[in-house]
Amino acid sequence: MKMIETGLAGCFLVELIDFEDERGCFFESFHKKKFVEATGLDIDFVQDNVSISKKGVLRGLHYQKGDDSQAKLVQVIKGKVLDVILDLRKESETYGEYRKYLLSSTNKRQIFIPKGFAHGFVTLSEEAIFCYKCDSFYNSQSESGVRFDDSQLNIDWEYSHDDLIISEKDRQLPYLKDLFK
Ligand SMILES: Cc1cn([C@H]2C[C@H](O)[C@@H](COP(=O)(O)OP(=O)(O)O[C@H]3O[C@@H](C)C(=O)[C@@H](O)[C@H]3O)O2)c(=O)[nH]c1=O
Repeated sequence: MKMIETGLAGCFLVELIDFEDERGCFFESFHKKKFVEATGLDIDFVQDNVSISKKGVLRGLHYQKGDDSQAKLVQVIKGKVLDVILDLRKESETYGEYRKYLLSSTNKRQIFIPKGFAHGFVTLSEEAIFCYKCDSFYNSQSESGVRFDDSQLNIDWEYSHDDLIISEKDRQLPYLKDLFK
């Protein structure tokens, strides 16, 4: 397991060791002891989620507020997505900065996203199976997020906005400038 800095404190790209043979491959998607040793974080994941998305589906940018804030370890096990993480930690030197990474079943990269970040992705392949662990339970009352098309962020999602498939809930998310008003 290799941890690659993202330039956003506490947020890492994780490269896994992949064992390939004539049958296919094997990799450990999470090993708590190795993860704690590599990151120094004693993380306690409590919920695993899977979403399956068609090409052009954008989910995000999401986070949970307050005590329900979630750290996440995200990964694609089928297909390819463009993943975006946005630093919303008010005290952070990189507040309002985002990073984009390609995650795919081929590169098997994971992103560890600490609490205080918003997260989203768009599906680039015909279908993507997205799996992630969270260290806090889902609470619909605590859901929040930032608009995918926030002009202050100006994220290039690699699609024309008209071609994206987005939930009505995500279309109603606030802009970054209005988030903490
Ligand atoms: C996230 C979540 C949703 N749900 C339900 C609520 C709703 O009826 C249905 C679909 O929910 P959503 O539209 O919020 O699903 P989705 O847009 O996939 O939400 C996810 O997006 C990515 C980008 C994240 O980072 C995740 O943390 C999560 O917010 O599933 C749960 O029961 N548990 C959960 O943990």
